Amino acid sequence: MSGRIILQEQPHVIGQVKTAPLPGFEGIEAQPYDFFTPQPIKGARAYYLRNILHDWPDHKCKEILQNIRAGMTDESVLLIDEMVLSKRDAPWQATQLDMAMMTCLAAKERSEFEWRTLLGDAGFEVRSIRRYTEGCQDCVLVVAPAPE
Ligand SMILES: C[S@@+](CC[C@H](N)C(=O)[O-])C[C@H]1O[C@@H](n2cnc3c(N)ncnc32)[C@H](O)[C@@H]1O
Repeated sequence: MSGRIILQEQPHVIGQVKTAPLPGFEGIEAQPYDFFTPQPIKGARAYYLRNILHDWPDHKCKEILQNIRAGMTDESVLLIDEMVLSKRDAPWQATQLDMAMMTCLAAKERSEFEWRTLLGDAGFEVRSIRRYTEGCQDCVLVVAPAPE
């Protein structure tokens, strides 16, 4: 791929990466970043979050999402790689993770309705939802800033 790929993590986590480039991931830059602060990378083609938002309640997710949104341009997309829970008969692996998120972090796994509500409240529109496993309901939500 052309362009830059930047891995952002909390300073004390990314600080454990002692070598550059990242071993096994040549070409990926490591950058300390707290996602509750403004996103320093402006106008990226894609921002990617995997299993980040399920650790947080809606009001904290909104802060994270709005910090990313402020850095996006019309060309940018946000890819959210998380579970999208079925309305009925979700697999036990998914529902037990939902319970764990609730009891440990006051957070949750989200249904399509809950994702659309959260993302709408944070100023995004959902362009597509691509499911890539059945068992654990893993999906990539492709989202973009909603028109003002
Ligand atoms: C559930 S893990 C997901 C890690 C990885 N994306 C994955 O899919 O395996 C959540 C990650 O969020 C990071 N994190 C927590 N708070 C953060 C913050 N305020 N800013 C940046 N990263 C944070 C944690 O260090 C942790 O690596």
